[in-house]
Amino acid sequence: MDKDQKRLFDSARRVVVKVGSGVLSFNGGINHNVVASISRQMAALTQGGREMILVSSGAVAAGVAKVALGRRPASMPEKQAAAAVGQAGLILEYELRFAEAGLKVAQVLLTRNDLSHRGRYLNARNTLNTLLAWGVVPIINENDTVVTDEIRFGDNDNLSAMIALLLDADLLINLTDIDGLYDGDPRTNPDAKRLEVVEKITPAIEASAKGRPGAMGTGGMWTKIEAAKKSMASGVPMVIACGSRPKVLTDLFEGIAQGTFFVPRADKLGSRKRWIGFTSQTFGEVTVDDGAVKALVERGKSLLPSGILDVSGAFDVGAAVAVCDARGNELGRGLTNFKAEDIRAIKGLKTDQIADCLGSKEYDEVIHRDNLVVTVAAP
Ligand SMILES: Nc1ncnc2c1ncn2[C@@H]1O[C@H](COP(=O)(O)OP(=O)(O)O)[C@@H](O)[C@H]1O
Ligand SMILES: N[C@@H](CCC(=O)OP(=O)(O)O)C(=O)O
Repeated sequence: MDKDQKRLFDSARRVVVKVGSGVLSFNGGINHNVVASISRQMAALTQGGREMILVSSGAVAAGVAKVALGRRPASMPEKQAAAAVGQAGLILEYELRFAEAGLKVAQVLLTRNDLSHRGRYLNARNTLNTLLAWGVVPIINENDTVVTDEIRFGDNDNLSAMIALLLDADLLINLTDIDGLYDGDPRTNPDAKRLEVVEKITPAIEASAKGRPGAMGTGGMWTKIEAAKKSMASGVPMVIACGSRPKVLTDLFEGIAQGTFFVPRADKLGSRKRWIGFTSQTFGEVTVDDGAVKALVERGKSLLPSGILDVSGAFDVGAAVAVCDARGNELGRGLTNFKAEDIRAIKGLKTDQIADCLGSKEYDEVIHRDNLVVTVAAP
C-alpha cells in the first residue's frame, strides 16, 4: 500500500464495512466462517479504538436456506418473506460472535424514506451516533420485509455509501466475493485484470461493471461503482476487497494492499451538501441549456431561469430536484427556490422579468449554488 493510502487507514477513526450476500452465503445457507471472521476482525478494530459500523446483506440468503427454497426467490413477496425469516438468524449469529469479544451489537433496519427526508435522516444519524458513543456496533440492513419500490434502496452498496456519508465516516470498505474491481467481468472475460487504484470513474470502468451480479447478489459491480461515485465525490475513500480472505480487514489496517482502492476528492463535501447530492429524494427534473451546463459545472454558479429549457414533476419550494442537460444526463441535484409551475412560467426569462411574470419575486436564482451539488466532473 502506498504512503497516502496507509496514512488514510492509520487516521481512519470511523469506518463503515459492507458485506455482500455472495460472500456471506455457502451451500445454500450462511457461511458461518465468514460471519465469524468478519465479526472477529470488526471486534478487534473496535477494541483498537475505531468506531466500526457494519452494513450486512444476507437476510434473503439466510431465509432461503431456512425455508429450503433452494435458490434466491424472484418474486417480491417471496424475497420479503425470506428476508423476514433470515434477518433474525443473521443478527443472532452476529450477536453471538461479537459477544465472544465482549461487544454488543444493534440491529438497524432502514428504508429509503428514513434517509431521503432531512428530518428522518438527522434522526437516524443521532441514533447511530448514540450507539457508537455507547460502544455498540450497529449492524444495518435494508428493511426488506416492508419496502415497496418507491421506498427501496434496492441494494446495500448504495445504502452503505449513504451511511458512510451520513456518519461522516473516514473510510468505506465493501467486502464481496471477488478481490476487487476488474477491467472486465471476470466470468465472461478470463483476461480481465484487477484495478489496484481508481482515481476517476471513467466510461470504460462503467462499461466493465455492467455484468450481472452473482447468484445471491444484487446489483453486481454496477452498484458498487455507484457507491464509489458517492463516496469519492464526498471525500470518503472506498475499498472493494474479498470478504472471505482471512484477515482482510485487519491486513488492510496493517498496510497490506489488496482489492481496489478508490481515491476520494481532496476536500470533504459538507454534510448538508452530501445529503442534497447523494441521499435526498428528487421530486422533479429541471433541464438546462449548454450555457447553464458550463456555468454550473465549470464555474460553480447558481442556476438562473434564463438557462432553463424545461421542467418536469410537481413540486413545491424547497424540494430536491435533479438538474439535467438537454441530452438527459444528470448533472447534479439541488433544492429549488420556486415551485414547479412557477419554474415552468419563468423558464428562459431574464432575472428582471421574474417579478412581472409571477407578480412578485423572492429570489433571482432557481437553485442557489449553496443548495446545489454538481455530481459530474468538469471536463
Ligand atoms: N468488472 C468486474 N469486476 C469484478 N467483478 C465483476 C465485474 N463485473 C461483474 N462482476 C461480478 O460481480 C460480482 C459481485 O457482485 P454481487 O454478486 O452483487 O456481490 P455482493 O453480494 O457482494 O454485493 C462478482 O462475483 C463478479 O462476478
Ligand atoms: N437486503 C438484502 C441484500 C441486498 C443486497 O444489496 O445484496 P448484496 O448485493 O449481496 O449486498 C438481504 O439482506 O438479503
